[in-house]
Amino acid sequence: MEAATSDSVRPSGDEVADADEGRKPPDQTEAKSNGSNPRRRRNRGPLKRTSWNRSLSLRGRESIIFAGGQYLKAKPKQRGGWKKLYQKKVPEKLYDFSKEKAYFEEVDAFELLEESPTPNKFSWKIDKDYEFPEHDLAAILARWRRSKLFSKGCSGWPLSKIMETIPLPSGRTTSVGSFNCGIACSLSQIRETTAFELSEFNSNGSLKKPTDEPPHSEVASNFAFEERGIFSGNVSKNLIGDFSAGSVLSTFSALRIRDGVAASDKCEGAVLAESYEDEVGEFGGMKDIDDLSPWSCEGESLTAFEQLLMVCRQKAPMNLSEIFLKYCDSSSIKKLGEGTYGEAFRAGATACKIVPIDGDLLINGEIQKKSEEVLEEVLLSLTLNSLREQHDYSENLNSCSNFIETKEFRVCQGLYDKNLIRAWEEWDADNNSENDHPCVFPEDQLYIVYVLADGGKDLENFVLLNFNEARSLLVQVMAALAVAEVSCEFEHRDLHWGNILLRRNEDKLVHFTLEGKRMSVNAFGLTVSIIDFTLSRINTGEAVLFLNLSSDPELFKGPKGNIQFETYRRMKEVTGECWEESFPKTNVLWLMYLADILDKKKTYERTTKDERNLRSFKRRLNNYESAKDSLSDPFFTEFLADA
Ligand SMILES: Nc1ncnc2c1ncn2[C@@H]1O[C@H](COP(=O)(O)OP(=O)(O)OP(=O)(O)O)[C@@H](O)[C@H]1O
Repeated sequence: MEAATSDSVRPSGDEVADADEGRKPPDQTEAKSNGSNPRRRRNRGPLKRTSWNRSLSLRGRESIIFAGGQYLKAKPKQRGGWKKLYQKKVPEKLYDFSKEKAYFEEVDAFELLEESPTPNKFSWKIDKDYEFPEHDLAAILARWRRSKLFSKGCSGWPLSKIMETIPLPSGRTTSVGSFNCGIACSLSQIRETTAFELSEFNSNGSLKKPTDEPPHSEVASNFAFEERGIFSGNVSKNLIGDFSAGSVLSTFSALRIRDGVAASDKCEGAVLAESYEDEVGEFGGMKDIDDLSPWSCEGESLTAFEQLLMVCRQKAPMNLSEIFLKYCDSSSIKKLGEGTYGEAFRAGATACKIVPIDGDLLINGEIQKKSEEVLEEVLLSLTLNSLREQHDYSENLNSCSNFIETKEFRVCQGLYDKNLIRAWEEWDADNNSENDHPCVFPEDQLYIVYVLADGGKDLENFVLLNFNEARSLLVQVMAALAVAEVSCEFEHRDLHWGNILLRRNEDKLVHFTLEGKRMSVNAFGLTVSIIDFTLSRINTGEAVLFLNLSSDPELFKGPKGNIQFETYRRMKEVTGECWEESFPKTNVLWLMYLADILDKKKTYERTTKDERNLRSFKRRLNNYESAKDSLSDPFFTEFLADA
């Protein structure tokens, strides 16, 4: 993805048919096409990308976290504000509690020997050949949400919102309060109503304005408050027992409490209060710290990187070669394709996309993604994964299998090994890579590796045989978008032909379930997989994840008549730049783009009547407000059936 400039992309043709040729920079007309996204080429240097200032980035990725069924929106970022944010060399870390951590890890390790399943709510499903982790999405989301509130703080939020109760699974309720220097919440309020009352503290930690319930202020004043709101102090069994213990403990959820002793942790900007109604009894007896995890100790006090490791079920990063060895013989690794961030390699039946993270070095001219951003993308992918058909259809009111399956995520560190470099160079020789040679990475480079199902070839490079295949492709994409739209307000927002993968198989039908209705699509032996959710918006149920596309004005300045850039501009009109809101119409815009591509850019066997039908379908699309609406179009009547 690159920033658009009129000189790197041919601007002249107003015709869609011309526009795509502009994707090749003028000095590379002889080079093979190696990618599919003109956004990637906008500011390219003459041969390879060197370092351009790409303003579109995940730096616009934001999230809105729910409270009481409403949005709690993070403070809107100022445009361009991310630049300042990312000038920091060292990623911001929370309080370094490595000593405490080492201690608890020792305990964890001991318990793991004896206990199974693990305490982190993950289970492992043994597939035929490999182990794939089955993630507990709700638990990860809850942990992520708390950590986000916790680390970012919520002092800018209105109190009315702060005091709302966020529903959590398994009978838990959570309230979020702001905790600034010298301000803390009244424990009585937490116990009684799971809401906050703010009380001021003197610099010595005593309450300025004691609450009317002495025991509670007594508890509060037993904590020494340091400047900037760092809790430290001891929690005795008695004090804990004196209160609705679950509330008290989790109010100070950053505290690591064991045998009645709390190690200090940093409560920056937010205090999280939780009431674990069904577990209160346990705390009266003050059991082990591990009884409290993962919700009170694991997650909210961890950095994004630590959480990422947790989601990947890793204690530390692994080597790149280790992950590849799990799936294939390393001599068989082949590079499949590349994006601005990712290098995708085939490893056995999987595609492993390697994305460098958290480093200071510009890669392919880009600022590397940060763990926090990757974590949100991981959440997005897991949410889409959860749409894949379950064995029991009745449990899944909305399901489809057209979003690429994410099999696992891994955090890796180190140099590319020789087989990966060989595969990279082979691909470069054939396709003239736009990316930096992987030897640029330093020895301590971190990566996230997405292990995905191999989706086949992208639409740009796939040869469609006939009109039936083209129609099947359209309806499969439309059905997938409809399902995700209904299920999680999903909008892809970047569904260009490089992000649609195709592969042939023997399947005659593809199934999906929309609002409980099971349906099938004529597949004509074609399986469609949608990839790359970088610009996507989703409502996970816990939060809305979206990218602020307006933080990249260049995205909307692409050449006139280029259908892809026209689509970004139309999205901007449709959304009115409220990127956090749900506008299913954006899915329709990408379906119009796709119909245009199939009409003007792809060649396959078709009659004049087919062409007429496709064009009138494209016109009718204009009248639909969502992918779900579009499914009712007569163009698909004979392709769709109840299953
Ligand atoms: N699951 C997959 N199966 C086969 N090929 C894949 C898969 N995922 C990615 N690829 C290949 O790798 C390329 C880059 O992947 P992708 O678009 O996800 O990377 P990216 O860095 O996120 O891209 P962008 O530049 O759009 O941000 C794709 O165009 C495709 O050729």
